[in-house]
Amino acid sequence: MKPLVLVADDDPAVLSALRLGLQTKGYEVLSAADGPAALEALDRQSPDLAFVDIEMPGLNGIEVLRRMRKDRPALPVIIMTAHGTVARAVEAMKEGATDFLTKPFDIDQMLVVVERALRQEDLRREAETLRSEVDGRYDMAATSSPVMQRVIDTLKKAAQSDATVLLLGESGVGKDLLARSLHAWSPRREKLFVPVNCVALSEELLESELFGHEKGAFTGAHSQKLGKLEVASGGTVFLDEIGDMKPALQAKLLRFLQNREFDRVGGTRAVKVDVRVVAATNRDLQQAVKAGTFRADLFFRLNVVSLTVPPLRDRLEDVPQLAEIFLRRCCRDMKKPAMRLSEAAMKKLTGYPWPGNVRELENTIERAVVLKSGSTLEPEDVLLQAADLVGEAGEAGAEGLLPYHESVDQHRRRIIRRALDRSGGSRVRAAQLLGLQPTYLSRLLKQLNIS
Ligand SMILES: Nc1ncnc2c1ncn2[C@@H]1O[C@H](COP(=O)(O)OP(=O)(O)OP(=O)(O)O)[C@@H](O)[C@H]1O
Repeated sequence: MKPLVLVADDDPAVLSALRLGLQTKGYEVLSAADGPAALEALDRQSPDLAFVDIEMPGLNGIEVLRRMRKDRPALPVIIMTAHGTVARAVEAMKEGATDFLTKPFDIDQMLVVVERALRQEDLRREAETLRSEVDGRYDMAATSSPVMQRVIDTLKKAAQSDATVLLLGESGVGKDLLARSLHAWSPRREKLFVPVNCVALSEELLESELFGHEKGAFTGAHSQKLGKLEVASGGTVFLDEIGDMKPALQAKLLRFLQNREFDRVGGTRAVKVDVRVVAATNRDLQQAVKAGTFRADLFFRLNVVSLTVPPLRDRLEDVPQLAEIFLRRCCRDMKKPAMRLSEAAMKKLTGYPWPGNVRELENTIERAVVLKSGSTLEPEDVLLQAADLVGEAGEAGAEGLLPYHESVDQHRRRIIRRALDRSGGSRVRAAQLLGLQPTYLSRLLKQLNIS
């Protein structure tokens, strides 16, 4: 659609010159011979940009600008001023004009100003959309499950203190999202939330990622680098997959939790920071303590407020609203018209045990939306891994054949599981065996619902 430009000037010659110039560039033009007519046109036609002369009888340009700002705060308004009236132009800018143009101006100059103002407005809108999308992405869905509600209520209370929080639960239940929500509910919300994945990096890299390093601390440390704990100062640091942290780092983290201070790698001076710690794991930490792979003293430090997030199979009543949220989000992200789930499809979703939890539900909906061209998702559109596909054997039903992408995913799962078995469960070693970056392997594990 062509942008609609409103031009308001009591000089008919200026009006017609502007109209002509704008029309040659494909803009639609709306003219007004004075201030009241401009405001009326604003109400009636909703233009994308306004050009307003500062000197008009009746209602002057500044007054028109003020009203436009009040009624349509996002409308770009360009003020036209007479030569030698800089003070008035400044006044207009103070009142919120997007730009000004001094008469006489040539048409090319005018078009540059128009294009710049419209581009600015596009960028502003884009930023706003992105912000609302990002905000929405980290919104917790309301829950219908009393157990989950108790987790949320406790977390909201804990958010008001600085207590360390430990989130336990299977992969994909929403621990990351709960940690972000905790930060958003806390008085630290204006400061940063900084996630650190304790399994994605090698031990050395994780140490410098968390605690930072001094220049020259190791080969390649060309300059000082602040660790995530310092970056998060005043805010919250989220230690995801803490159960996989190696013993030497566990000791360093314990010292931090006890004294709120640490040394950067290669540093000689203790750094003190005020940071709230939230940690999460899908491992059984008590078991890990017994097995000697996780320090008991660290476990007790982390375990101040510990919450177990229930798996989705224990709160199937949450499936409908989560499915609806993911469906809306996926259609929007993929720029597809809105879709709905048929009653039978919803029944299929609520009757499935969701071994991969909320993440699996999200992936299932996403896959269905990608493949669907109609507007209603039916049971056959929602493929459930454990129900529709036969797991490890890689065979499906009577035909013995899986859809192509499912088949590939099955193979990827099998290869990764084999590497994990061979490396005794160490993801870093498994990544080495497979010739993958550990971060990429972590991503694959999530994507393929391997826990
Ligand atoms: N209550 C919820 N409302 C909306 N989205 C949710 C909810 N719970 C989980 N999700 C979504 O499900 C996906 C998985 O959640 P999340 O990453 O928080 O799980 P996790 O427990 O941290 O998993 P992992 O242990 O594998 O890191 C995310 O995309 C998250 O946004």
